[in-house]
Amino acid sequence: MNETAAASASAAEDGEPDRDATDASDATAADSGPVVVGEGVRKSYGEVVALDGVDLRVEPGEVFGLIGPNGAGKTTLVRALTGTTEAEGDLRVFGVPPREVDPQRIGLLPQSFGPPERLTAAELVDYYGGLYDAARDTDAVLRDVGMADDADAWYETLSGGQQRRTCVATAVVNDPDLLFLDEPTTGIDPAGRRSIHRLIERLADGGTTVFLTSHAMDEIERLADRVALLRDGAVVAVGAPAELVEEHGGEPRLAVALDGSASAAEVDAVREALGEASAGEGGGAPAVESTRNGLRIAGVRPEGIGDAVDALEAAGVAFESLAWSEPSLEDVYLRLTGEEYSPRPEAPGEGPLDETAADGGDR
Ligand SMILES: Nc1ncnc2c1ncn2[C@@H]1O[C@H](COP(=O)(O)OP(=O)(O)OP(=O)(O)O)[C@@H](O)[C@H]1O
Repeated sequence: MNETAAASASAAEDGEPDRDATDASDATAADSGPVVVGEGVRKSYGEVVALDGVDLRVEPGEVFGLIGPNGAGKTTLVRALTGTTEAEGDLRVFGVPPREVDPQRIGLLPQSFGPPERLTAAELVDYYGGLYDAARDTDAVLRDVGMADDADAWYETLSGGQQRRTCVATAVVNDPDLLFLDEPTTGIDPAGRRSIHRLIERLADGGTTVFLTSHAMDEIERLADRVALLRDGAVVAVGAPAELVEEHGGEPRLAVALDGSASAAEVDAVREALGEASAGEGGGAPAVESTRNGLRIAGVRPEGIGDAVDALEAAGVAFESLAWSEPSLEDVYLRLTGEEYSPRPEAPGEGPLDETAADGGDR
């Protein structure tokens, strides 16, 4: 049995009464509080500590993003929250332990999914719909995920992205109040991703709470109301994407494309020129560091691009193009996971570009 069915079955095994998802009596007093609460959640697999005291809270109607490096514990947390694995600590979903939640209220797209037998996309959605007391119309669900044209194709003959979209359909067929999506768009092409994003937005607009894990920072930034960053089994930052970017994203930067990496002499010359320009204005010099394709000047605001260009010209650096960008959630992720962009080349045999770069290039 896969996890979607397991989530459904777990409550039934515990003797939970059947309830209709559309029944207004489902809206218990507990529903007025947070949908998900985790306090001190721990889980180990033998010696491996997957969750090391996770605290989190998801409010009704939120799209809550969970990000973190491979092995950080995201899938384990989703499994703990859906009752498909046991974990220590206090875990509540709709006010009760995960295994006591009415399965009708939960949708789960697990990270890995195997259909129970040889079925078409429509049959698969029908199959999962049949596990619930109330299910949405299969054709409508397949339309929602952009799979209407392939409804009668065997699941095994679909492309990886089409299979993933079909899996998303099985996770929403019961019209859940809380939907867990563990990397829903992995392997899906841009059009397919967009249809999944639109579906998530529509579900959220309709009041569904969505718990979304993804390695695609643009996806989380676009969809999530709040995001938690998990590292080594613990939440190290949580907040709205814009708040996290403001707090941890660093400064806007100007990428200067050259014919290869900037030399240490070029970096020094640009720093000097920028230092002279900013000294006149009483400000600190922006940080300059060499990159694989040229150099990067951090701390350049839009109104400072002209000064940066003047400094490049004064330093005799002939650039091919300039690209200015604001910090993003990806910068937050890279900083807080310790995987921040390194100006040192990673190709074997190449030496460091610049001794000052390791500390961010600041002087
Ligand atoms: N069934 C298991 N048995 C043993 N160790 C496990 C098991 N499941 C997960 N782990 C370990 O627990 C840790 C957390 O794994 P988990 O799959 O939750 O991480 P993740 O953040 O979802 O990673 P990814 O981004 O790669 O999917 C890892 O060290 C992993 O090897």
